Order: sequence, then C-alpha cells, then structure tokens
Amino acid sequence: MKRLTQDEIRIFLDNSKGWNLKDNKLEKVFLFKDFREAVQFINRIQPIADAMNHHPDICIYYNKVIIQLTTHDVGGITDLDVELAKKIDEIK
Ligand SMILES: C[C@H](O)[C@H](O)[C@H]1CNC2=NC(N)=NC(=O)C2=N1
Repeated sequence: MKRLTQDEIRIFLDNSKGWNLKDNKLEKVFLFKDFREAVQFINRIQPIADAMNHHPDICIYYNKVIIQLTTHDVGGITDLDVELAKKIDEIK
C-alpha cells in the first residue's frame, strides 16, 4: 500500500461524489429508506472489505450510514482507502 499525499487525496475528492475529508479520513454519508436498507448496504460491503483485507469504520443511525476510510496500520490515507471508496460507490 502507498500513503497518499495531500495532493493525491485532493485529486480523489475533486473527482468523486460525496467523499470529504474528516479528521484525516475519507468520509461519506449514505442515506437509505430505512434501517433494513442501511444494513443491507453494510452487508454488501463486508465481502469486499474482507477480500481486500481493508475495512471501513462504519456508523449507522437508522437510515443513515457514515463510512470513514483510513489505513490504521500507517495512520493515514492510502491507495487502499481510495480503492475501497470506489468499490463502495459501485454497490450503493
Ligand atoms: C491484521 C490485518 O491484516 C490488518 O489489521 C488490516 C485489517 N484491515 C484494515 N483496515 C483498515 N482500514 N486499515 C488497516 O490498517 C487494516 N489492517
């Protein structure tokens, strides 16, 4: 994995929809009809995250899911976080 520079992070944010920088993590808020759909979304993330061995921080508030991405092993944002962000966008 490769830690991203601030410029590389900015390029991803500028070219993505809904991802922001929060506490030095990539963050996006996803809204659903209800809790069931929110949980189903998280369940679709699970096999992707396990296959990558890279896992999101997730908060769920009824129909709102907040995904935060950082690489805990290096204490920063890496290419794995951007890769996972793109895969999560694909399954929304
Ligand atoms: C031991 C295991 O491979 C590591 O702890 C992996 C698991 N998933 C991970 N996920 C994330 N987001 N960051 C990590 O550093 C990380 N490390």
